[in-house]
Amino acid sequence: MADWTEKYRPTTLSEVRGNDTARDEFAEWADTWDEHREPAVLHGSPGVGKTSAAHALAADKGWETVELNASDQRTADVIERFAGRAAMNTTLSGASNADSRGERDRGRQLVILDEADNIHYQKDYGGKQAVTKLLKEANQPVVLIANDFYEMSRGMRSACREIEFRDVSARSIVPVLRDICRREGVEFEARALERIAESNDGDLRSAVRDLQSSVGGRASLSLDDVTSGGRDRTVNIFGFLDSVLKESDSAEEALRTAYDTDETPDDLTSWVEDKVSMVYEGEELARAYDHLANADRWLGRVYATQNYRYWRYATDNVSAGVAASRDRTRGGWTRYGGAPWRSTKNATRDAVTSRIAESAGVSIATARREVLPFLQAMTHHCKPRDLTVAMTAWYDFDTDHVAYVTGSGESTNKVQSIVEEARERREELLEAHAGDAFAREGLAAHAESTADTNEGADDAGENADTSGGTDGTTTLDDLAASADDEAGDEDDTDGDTGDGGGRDDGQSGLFDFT
Ligand SMILES: Nc1ncnc2c1ncn2[C@@H]1O[C@H](COP(=O)(O)OP(=O)(O)OP(=O)(O)O)[C@@H](O)[C@H]1O
Repeated sequence: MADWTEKYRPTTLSEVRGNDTARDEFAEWADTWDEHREPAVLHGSPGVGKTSAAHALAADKGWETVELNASDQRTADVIERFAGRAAMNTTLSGASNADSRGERDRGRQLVILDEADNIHYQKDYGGKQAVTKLLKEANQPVVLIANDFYEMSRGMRSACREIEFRDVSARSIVPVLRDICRREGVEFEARALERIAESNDGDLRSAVRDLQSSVGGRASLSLDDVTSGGRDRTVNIFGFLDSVLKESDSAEEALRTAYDTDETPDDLTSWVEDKVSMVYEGEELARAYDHLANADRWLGRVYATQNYRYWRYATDNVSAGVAASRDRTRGGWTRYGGAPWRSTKNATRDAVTSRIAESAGVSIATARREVLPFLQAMTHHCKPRDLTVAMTAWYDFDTDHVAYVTGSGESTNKVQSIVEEARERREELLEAHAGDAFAREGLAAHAESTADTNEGADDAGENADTSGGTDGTTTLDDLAASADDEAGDEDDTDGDTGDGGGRDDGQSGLFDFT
């Protein structure tokens, strides 16, 4: 059974419901684009049709689309590439734009930049500058999509034509649900559709999801199916996390809570994956990750086969499986932070992931999904301490970053002393690797400015390289080895003397920790 939100995604602007004014403004923007050449920003709550409108408009106009996700890409490079191509007036298939007015729309590209409200956190990658350049120079229509207009930089806001998508009212949701039922051949009680529309007031996507789960593969839908068989949507995501990670007395209870949330199994998996290490420890964490890996496999099967029945196995794993991995119930309040994919809600995590990404040479998304969880598991509550110091020094983390990764309190002496020790370690290593490169200006001043600009240990290595041909690249090995030395270990720390020999000329990876 296909996902109805995808199956019934509007394919033409006229099918975008409940936002007639925004829709007309958007169409007018596109029709007159050649005269004004402004980018547009579509902003509004999740699930109100912004992304659908952008694609539908492109389809109506016969334009190709180029979609970029601002929070997931090495934005500067990617945007540069697309902006450059757009500026050359070439299409994805390489054909030139036709000059004559009638032919003009053929070969045009609509550049869709999703999550535009996340861009300004990517300062390290020059993402913001790249976007501003794109907005000013692109010779093709550009549409930015954002949930929160005011999270975008002022420069970006003023460069764009603003088009606001409002929450879709229950009154506008009902006809969409009715259409879907008709196309699916599902008999329905009008009251059932109204109930779904009311309980999802504002969010058309979640109404469509609710409809699909209430119908549950049957040929008819009654009010009873919605109120009893269907989800009552009383559980928000934090209630679900509390139930699974802390409170439920049985796997079955956790599973029931999963059915009562308004999230897909993909989203539930992302949430649990992101938050589990804030609550679980040791063996229970390892068991939970096994279930998350299973959930991920089932999600993979859903996408490979388009068989949405597999969703339920993902849900079993992420709720009942993770809950059953727990040794005990827990009380108290947990600061879970924001959604895993909406990094605007967590500036600390953005800073942490962008430092990891920069240092490891990977994308923000990889840093977030594949590196951060390991760091969190390995340095949980700052144990082992040496490793936590080494990590802090390597990524040049501040106290809030260490507290975020380890789950320890930011103001605790433990975290503060780790950050201090890491700072000393960085300075020692910078000195050891720099040779006399900074003799003129004074090493301390350089070390401070390096730390200030968040350039990371790589830069110290590069500077040392240019100074005298020594390979002074600092690796996590050095940092960890130094930490070991301090703890009384006599191991040789080859490579941190700046004498050009040794093993530290490669990129370091996670294995350097061990
Ligand atoms: N106005 C609408 N008219 C018709 N269908 C809609 C509308 N809004 C949302 N939908 C349904 O919800 C799904 C998701 O909508 P879409 O991705 O366009 O929302 P969005 O506003 O871009 O959300 P987000 O900010 O989370 O990306 C669509 O595929 C469609 O099934």
